[in-house]
Amino acid sequence: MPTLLLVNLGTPSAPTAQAVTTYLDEFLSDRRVVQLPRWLWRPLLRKLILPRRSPVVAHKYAEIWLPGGSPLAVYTEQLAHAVQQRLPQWKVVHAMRYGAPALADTLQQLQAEGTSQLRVLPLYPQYSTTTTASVADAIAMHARGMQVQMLHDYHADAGWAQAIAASIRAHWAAHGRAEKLVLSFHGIPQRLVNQGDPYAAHCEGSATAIASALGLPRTELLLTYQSRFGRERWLQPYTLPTLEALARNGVKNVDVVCPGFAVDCLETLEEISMQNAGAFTTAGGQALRYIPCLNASAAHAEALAALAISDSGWA
Ligand SMILES: C=CC1=C(C)c2cc3[nH]c(cc4nc(cc5[nH]c(cc1n2)c(C)c5CCC(=O)O)C(CCC(=O)O)=C4C)c(C)c3C=C
Ligand SMILES: [Fe+2]
Ligand SMILES: [Fe+2]
Repeated sequence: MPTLLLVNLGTPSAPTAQAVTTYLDEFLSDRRVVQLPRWLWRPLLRKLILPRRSPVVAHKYAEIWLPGGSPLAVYTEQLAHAVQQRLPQWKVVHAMRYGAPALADTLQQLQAEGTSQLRVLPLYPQYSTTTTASVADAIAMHARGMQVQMLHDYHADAGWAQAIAASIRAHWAAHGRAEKLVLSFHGIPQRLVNQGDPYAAHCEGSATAIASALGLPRTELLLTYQSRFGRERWLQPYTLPTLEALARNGVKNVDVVCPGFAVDCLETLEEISMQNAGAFTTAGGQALRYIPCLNASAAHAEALAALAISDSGWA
C-alpha cells in the first residue's frame, strides 16, 4: 500500500512562553530559515530574541487557540483524515517540520512498519528554499530504506486554484463582494529571491491561476506579502501598509485571502483577521473580511488527493 505523508510547518504545543520558545528555537535555528553565521545567530536568538519574542507571541497564540490545540495542528490533522477518506488504497499520515508530530519520528515509524513507497507532499503550494527545501533536507536525513518521492510545489495546479476560487465565490455569495480582493502571501527576504528562490514567481503564478479560475482579469487582484521577520527588506508590497493605504484612499471594504497557507494559523487568524483588520478600520476602512484557508474542506481534500495520485510533479 503506498503511503502519502502531508508535511506542514509545525506550531507550539501550548500557548505559553516556554512552549513558544521551544518551537521558535527549533524553527529559527534551521539554516534554511535564517542564514546568519551560527556563532552570531545562536547567542542572538537564545539571549535576546527568544526571551523577548516568546511571551508576546504566546499571547497571540492564546487568542486563537482551539479546544483541540493550535489551529495549524488541528486543521492539518483534520485535513489528513479528509484526504485519507478520498484515498482508500493509500495510507495517509501527517507530520510537522518543527515540533510534533516530528518528521523524524514519523519516518522512523513508517520504516518500522515496512513502508516501501512514500510520497511526501509539503503543504506549501509555492516552493521556497525556506520551507519546501527544508522539508527535503529533513527527508534526506531521516528517510531510510524506502523509495521516496516529493512534490516540488502545486502553485498553479488547476484543482487547487479552482478550490481557492470556489472559496472566494462562496464568501462573495454569503457576504457580497468587497471593493478590493487582496491575496496575501507569507513573505521571505528579497535577498533569497535575488539568489534564485522561485517563491515570488510562484506567488505571481498562483495569483494568475486564481484570477483565471475566478474568470477575472489578473489586474482585479492585489498581491501582497505579510509576516515580515527581522529588519531586512522582504518581498513587497507589504500587506499591512497596502491595506492602510487602501483605507486612507477611501476604500471601505476589502476581502483578504491567504493562498500560501494550506490551513489557518497564527499568521492568518491573528495577523490578518485580527491585527490587520483592526489597522484597516483605524485607517478609515469599514471592514476587512477574511476568507478562511481551505483547511479540511472537501474541495481541498479532493485537490490534494488528485495531486497524490498524479503522474506528474513527483521527483
Ligand atoms: C507559507 C509559507 C511560509 C513561508 C515562506 C515562511 C517563511 C518564513 N517564516 C519566518 C518566520 C516565522 N514564521 C512564523 C509563523 C509561520 N510561518 C508560516 C509559513 C511560512 N513561513 C506559518 C504557517 C506560520 C504559523 C505557524 C503557527 O503556529 O500557526 C513565525 C512564528 C510566529 C512569530 O514569531 O511571529 C516566525 C518567527 C521566516 C524567517 C521565514 C523565511 C525566511
Ligand atoms: Fe513563517
Ligand atoms: Fe506574524
